[in-house]
Amino acid sequence: MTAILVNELVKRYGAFEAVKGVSFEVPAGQIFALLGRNGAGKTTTVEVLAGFQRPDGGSVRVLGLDPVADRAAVRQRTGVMVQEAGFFPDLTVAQTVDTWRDFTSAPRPREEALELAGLKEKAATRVRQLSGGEKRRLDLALALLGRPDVLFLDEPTAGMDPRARVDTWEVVRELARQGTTVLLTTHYLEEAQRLAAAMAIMDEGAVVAAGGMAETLAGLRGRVAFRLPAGVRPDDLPLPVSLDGELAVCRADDPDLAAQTLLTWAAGRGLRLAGLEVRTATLEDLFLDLPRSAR
Ligand SMILES: Nc1ncnc2c1ncn2[C@@H]1O[C@H](COP(=O)(O)OP(=O)(O)OP(=O)(O)O)[C@@H](O)[C@H]1O
Repeated sequence: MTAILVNELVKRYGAFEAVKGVSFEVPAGQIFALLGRNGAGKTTTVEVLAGFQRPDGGSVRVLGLDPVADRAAVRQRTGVMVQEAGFFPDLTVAQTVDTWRDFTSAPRPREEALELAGLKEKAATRVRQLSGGEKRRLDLALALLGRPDVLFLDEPTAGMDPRARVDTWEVVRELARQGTTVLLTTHYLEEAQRLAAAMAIMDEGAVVAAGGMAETLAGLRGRVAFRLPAGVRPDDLPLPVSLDGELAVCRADDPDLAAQTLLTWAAGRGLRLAGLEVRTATLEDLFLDLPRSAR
């Protein structure tokens, strides 16, 4: 079943077209990442899906429903973690969760929501005293309260330390295992790669690349990087490289083979390839393959 359907979505702010005919689908239970640089239109797309904004063209469906026309039904079955949620700074974390529970039908127990979001120790802390990352955890706890079928996470781990980020990934994975559909936006490519089964990259309001994560990565070239030995010019090397500062970078379908070729060449000349790094493709490479304007 398709949980989220975006079909030729257009959204304008005045004369400015922030989303220009975007389409993608997310099957139920999948984690889907929406990527792209600042201003690409990710948040706007999420806001339309969450029913906060009305489309100017095309259509969206969440669980088969129209988020504007069927607002109440969609709200009941979705959780939204937006950027900069408004909290009351003088309430404690526990009071904030309790306040939201009052507006949520069949909410999770407070302790469960705090436990899931890793905020149990902070229950008695006032919101104003939370760190940026802890506020994001509180956002997550609130988004989870109603046991949503669909969860929209807009930059869920922004400002979190690495430990909190990994913990949050585990929460999101567990929710997906339980059948929750998750649409997340993120600037952390590693986060998208580790979490999402599929993704779309947006730029200037349009989708510039999309697909299943595993298939996309499998189709990308890997990377061999090393410091160019003194006196060696890129043209001297047996494989084409580009320069990234003092690093020579070779992109190859089979990076192990490319590394072997380069090492054999270097050994034959008594040279060392210092700092040699060989790795299979990551999402970062997909971004590097995009036109420069879209990275
Ligand atoms: N309320 C608004 N009024 C006018 N323009 C807006 C409004 N909200 C967003 N925009 C513009 O629409 C474009 C898309 O913004 P959006 O927030 O959707 O991008 P984004 O991909 O989420 O970016 P970021 O990664 O910075 O969060 C931007 O150029 C932004 O300036």
